[in-house]
Amino acid sequence: MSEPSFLGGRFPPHRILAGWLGEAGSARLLEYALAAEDRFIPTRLAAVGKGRLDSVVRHSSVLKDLGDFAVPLRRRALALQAELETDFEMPATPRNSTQMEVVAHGHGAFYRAHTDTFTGDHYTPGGRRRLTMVYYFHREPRRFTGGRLRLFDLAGGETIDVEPEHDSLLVFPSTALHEVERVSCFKGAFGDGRFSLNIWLCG
Ligand SMILES: O=C(O)CCC(=O)C(=O)O
Ligand SMILES: [Fe+2]
Repeated sequence: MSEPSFLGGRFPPHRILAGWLGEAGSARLLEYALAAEDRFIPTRLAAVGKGRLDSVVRHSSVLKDLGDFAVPLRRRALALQAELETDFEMPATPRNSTQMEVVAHGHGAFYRAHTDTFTGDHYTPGGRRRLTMVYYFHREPRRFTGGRLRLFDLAGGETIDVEPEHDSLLVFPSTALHEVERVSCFKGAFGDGRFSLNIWLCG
């Protein structure tokens, strides 16, 4: 595992694991996501304006069905739990429920500053989120710009910007404030977007 990248306690603890699934694994997951294009649904959370559904918090699309990937991915994520809890100085918890989803950020997509412990999200049935894992994958060469994950410092002023590098896993406590910078993928096809797999370890 890489050295801690958080600075003197100013930022929430976080880790970046490059090459988490490897070339073949990342290609298979991308292929699965692209083939499921029709099953992605909007992640819109808020209605504004004259009855028009518009996103003010989150704009992207999501696939909750991980198919045959669900079991092995869950196992891989849980295998990291104990080490991460130690590194992040979080209390150890028994292995518990996980939540997983694949998210596509196409042109104009974003997710404003939030924490993942927000329970108003209708995608969060019970289970307190403790660790957030985001695995990034996309076509190479990358066909979008933007889409960095911005992690705020504990005072909410400064940020660390994490590039969504293909085949990398970012982990941080679910209580950390973060946002996804707006993605530009002008005239890009669905498959040219920024794909991510969210895994939440709950307890
Ligand atoms: O895609 C990312 O980098 C993070 C997504 C996120 O914050 C979320 O889905 O809660
Ligand atoms: Fe989040």
